[in-house]
Amino acid sequence: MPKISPAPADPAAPANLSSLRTQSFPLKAHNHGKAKVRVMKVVRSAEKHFAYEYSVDTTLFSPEYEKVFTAEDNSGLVATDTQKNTVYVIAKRTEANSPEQFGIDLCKHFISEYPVLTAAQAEVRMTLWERAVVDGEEHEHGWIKQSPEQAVAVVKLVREGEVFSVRSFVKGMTIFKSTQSGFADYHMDKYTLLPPCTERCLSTELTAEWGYTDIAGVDFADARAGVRAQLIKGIFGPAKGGVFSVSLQATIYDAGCLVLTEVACVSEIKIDTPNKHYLPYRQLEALGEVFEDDIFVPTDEPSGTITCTVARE
Ligand SMILES: O=c1[nH]c(=O)c2[nH]c(=O)[nH]c2[nH]1
Repeated sequence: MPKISPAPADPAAPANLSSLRTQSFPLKAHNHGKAKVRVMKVVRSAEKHFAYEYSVDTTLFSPEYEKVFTAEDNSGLVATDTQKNTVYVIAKRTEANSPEQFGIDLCKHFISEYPVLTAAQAEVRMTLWERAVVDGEEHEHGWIKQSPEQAVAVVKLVREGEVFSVRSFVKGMTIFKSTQSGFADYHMDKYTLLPPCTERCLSTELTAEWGYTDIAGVDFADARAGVRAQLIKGIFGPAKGGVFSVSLQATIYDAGCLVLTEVACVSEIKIDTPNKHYLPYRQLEALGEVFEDDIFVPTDEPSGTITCTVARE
């Protein structure tokens, strides 16, 4: 058996480490944080309650923390458990009534509390609880989950220059349109099987991501409500009659333009709509029934991937 001799120890490595490595390489990137910190905040006002539920990922950045990875030195490290506790404390101390504002307040806290940090990030995902309606009246403390849609914000605060970045998201908005959609005039060749149609169902699980021209003075909940309303209008059209979609592409571009027209603080919006096909169940005919654009097979996979970004400039 040939004898394998160990590689020589790295002369630059600090002494007395318990590490197994015999050679050190550059640490190119690092950060640490806590994922999926779940918190529910209930605001009990005299007439009615408000419920805000979040799942939060925190991430802290500091070049000084290189030593934690490379030199087994934990001094000055803000533990991820501390970050978790902070989520609850900031939920208690602030209004936390939108994912954006909660994220901003969390990042501000981390940066002002810990001079060692160069930047802090919070991804805040809000569960949408809808106030229950009983006998036509909004309930004061009863809620129903609008699953699976979430309101999401990713906020980053960089200490140098106090630069904030706020990105807002709608995730999992699940949409179904039972008419006013078709798809025709596309390229046909020997690989094409899809028949053109002027009547089909349109369905998607929409993700939208947008930024702001300037976050100063923005009411984030208000802006989100505006974006959501315009997306819904762009896709469905007026309640009576709707609007015809010649493709998901044309429809989401339209919706993006409506958002930029109606919500002044939004700088640009990316809309991502996997096309979830509802396939006409034509085998009905073989079973002695008539297909009248009424019986479909819902499918998730494969889905079309239709995405666009619309910006002011
Ligand atoms: O709205 C659509 N856009 C497409 O690009 C496409 N491709 C496809 O097969 N069906 C559809 N529908």
